[in-house]
Amino acid sequence: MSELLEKINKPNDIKNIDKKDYPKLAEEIREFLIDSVSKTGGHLASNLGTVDLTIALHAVLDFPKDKIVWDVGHQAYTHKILTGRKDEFESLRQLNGLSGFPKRHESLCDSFDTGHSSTSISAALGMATAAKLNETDEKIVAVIGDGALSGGMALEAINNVANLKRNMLIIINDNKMSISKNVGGMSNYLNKLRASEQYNDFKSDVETSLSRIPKFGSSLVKSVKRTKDHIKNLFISQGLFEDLGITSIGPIDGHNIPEMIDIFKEALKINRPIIICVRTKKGKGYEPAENDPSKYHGVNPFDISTGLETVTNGMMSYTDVFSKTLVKMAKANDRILAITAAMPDGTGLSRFQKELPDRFFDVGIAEEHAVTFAAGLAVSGYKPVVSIYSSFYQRAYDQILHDVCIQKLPVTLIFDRAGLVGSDGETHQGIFDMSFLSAMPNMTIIAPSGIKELKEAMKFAEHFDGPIAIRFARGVAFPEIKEDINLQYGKGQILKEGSKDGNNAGGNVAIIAVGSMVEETYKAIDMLEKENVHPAFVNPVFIKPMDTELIKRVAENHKHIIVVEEGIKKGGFGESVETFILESGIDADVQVMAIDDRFVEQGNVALLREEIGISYKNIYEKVMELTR
Ligand SMILES: Cc1ncc(C[n+]2csc(CCOP(=O)(O)OP(=O)(O)O)c2C)c(N)n1
Ligand SMILES: CC(=O)[C@@H](O)[C@H](O)COP(=O)(O)O
Ligand SMILES: [Mg+2]
Repeated sequence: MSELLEKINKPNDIKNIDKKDYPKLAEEIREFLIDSVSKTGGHLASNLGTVDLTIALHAVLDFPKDKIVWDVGHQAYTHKILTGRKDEFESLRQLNGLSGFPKRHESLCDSFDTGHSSTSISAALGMATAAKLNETDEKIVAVIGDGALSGGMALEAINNVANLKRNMLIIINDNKMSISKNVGGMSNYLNKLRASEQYNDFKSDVETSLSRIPKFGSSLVKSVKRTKDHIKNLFISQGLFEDLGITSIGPIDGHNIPEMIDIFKEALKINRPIIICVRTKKGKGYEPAENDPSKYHGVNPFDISTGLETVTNGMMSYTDVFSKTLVKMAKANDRILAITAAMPDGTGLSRFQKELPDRFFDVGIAEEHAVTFAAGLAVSGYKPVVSIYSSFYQRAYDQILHDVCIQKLPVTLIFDRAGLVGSDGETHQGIFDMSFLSAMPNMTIIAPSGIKELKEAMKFAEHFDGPIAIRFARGVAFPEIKEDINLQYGKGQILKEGSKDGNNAGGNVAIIAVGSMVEETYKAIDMLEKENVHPAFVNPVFIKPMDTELIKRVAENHKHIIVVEEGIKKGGFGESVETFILESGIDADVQVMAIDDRFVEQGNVALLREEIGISYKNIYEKVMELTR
């Protein structure tokens, strides 16, 4: 069945396959991807869309000498297959398994690690500039999607790339989709490029403009003519890219392998950067994904025949709680606006978009802009709520600090996917937010530990006159065990009392657990109570300001304070508690269970917690150790 794919076991093996068989190879790869991702989960639709493009690139490049920088990197599965990694797909996105993104440590053929959007042109330009300085001749290609092109960094790089006096290909993979439908002016511009009626207007310009390119321009014209009978779908845009000084070609058919090979070969000979716009269909080759590419952008394991996910828990996620609560609040308060950076589904804001479309804003993959846009709305009397994944907010550090915090603006920042996210790995773990936000004056941070607390936190934020961040985890929301939630500014709560007298085993220990770690700690406490060990248990609720009164009282009454947080230790809540207790001269020792100075790899969250040392079992063991 997969006779051609069997011949691909190491980089460049594709060159041993007859070019006329490439479409058949593409079919086999699609079949492999559908089968494999249906078992492991992964980014299916983007990968199905780029199979032909990747084959064409591998046909003209030599690995590992030549370099492709895959933007976001969620579409690089075919590249992995063609560089000898197909047998590792069983472990895709699992602990110690094949990464879902390019990783330099995984293969010499992965030239640059990606995961966050819009970095490819900058990185490729760096490589091309180095090659120019080194006088080496490796070929350098950036592949960037139309969604990723909405990111500011990509536009900054395009502004800079015209200075390059060397070849570099920038392939824009235009499938009209980000995760959801692509939005914005750049997307409209690409749509304009698609419009075939422009061809006639530009046909003569194409030839003139290509011919002007020294040495190779005329052969590019010939090649294009040869491969396409006529020049129908090809033109040099007289618009943005050309005006910025970059030769651009397209759109060409991103599923026509021979045509792409011919055009890439010629384009690689040109002594300057060149943009090639390639049209593809997201989800190509699997009907459910073609019909609903957003649903199959990132999927859990699914049944191939029905397209339905094989494991569903049907439980409410924190994201659901947030999105439902926000819609309810916004219906009663017309000052509330919702902002997403290209993640209406992931952040749950598609519900808001549906119900209150005029007050919903998808700004594209533009986290920096999203925050300052919200700041502008806030100075104008609105109550903007920006929801972005924790790791993507890293992009907007200075916008939060410079545009929101200094002016004390009432912007609500929702940090979705805070903590470990699992299979996306290092680039996506939301483990830095507490550290970087805590360092910002005027910032308030709430880490709700369950459903009601999240709702309360949102109501609190609605009437709070300053910057406020609410962080919650990916996945199922915890229905709190303690009923009486009365959220007050800067106040935490005692979930279980302990005692210092030692009559009660474990009474010399207090656990302070942050956000999602409250649920984890309850599991540890269940185990401890079975052994008649009863530590005190505190939920700080507010990361900033810290409830110093509560922490002082707890520290004065317990010899050992354990702080558990699913975040980086440096600059985290535990360190703040430690410093406060030390500076207060209280005689209690503080042990912080958090993430050491490292990045956290991909894997199942429960396994990762255990590996890091913040699982319920680790908490149980720590208390037992201190109780003995
Ligand atoms: C900074 C950042 N923000 C958001 C995301 C989430 N994200 C991953 S892929 C994607 C859409 C990318 O669209 P496009 O580049 O067109 O690629 P396609 O999925 O269409 O192949 C988004 C928003 C991200 N990875 N990085
Ligand atoms: C590639 C990327 O950045 C997104 O597709 C991300 O994987 C989405 O993560 P969630 O599954 O948590 O929405
Ligand atoms: Mg796209």
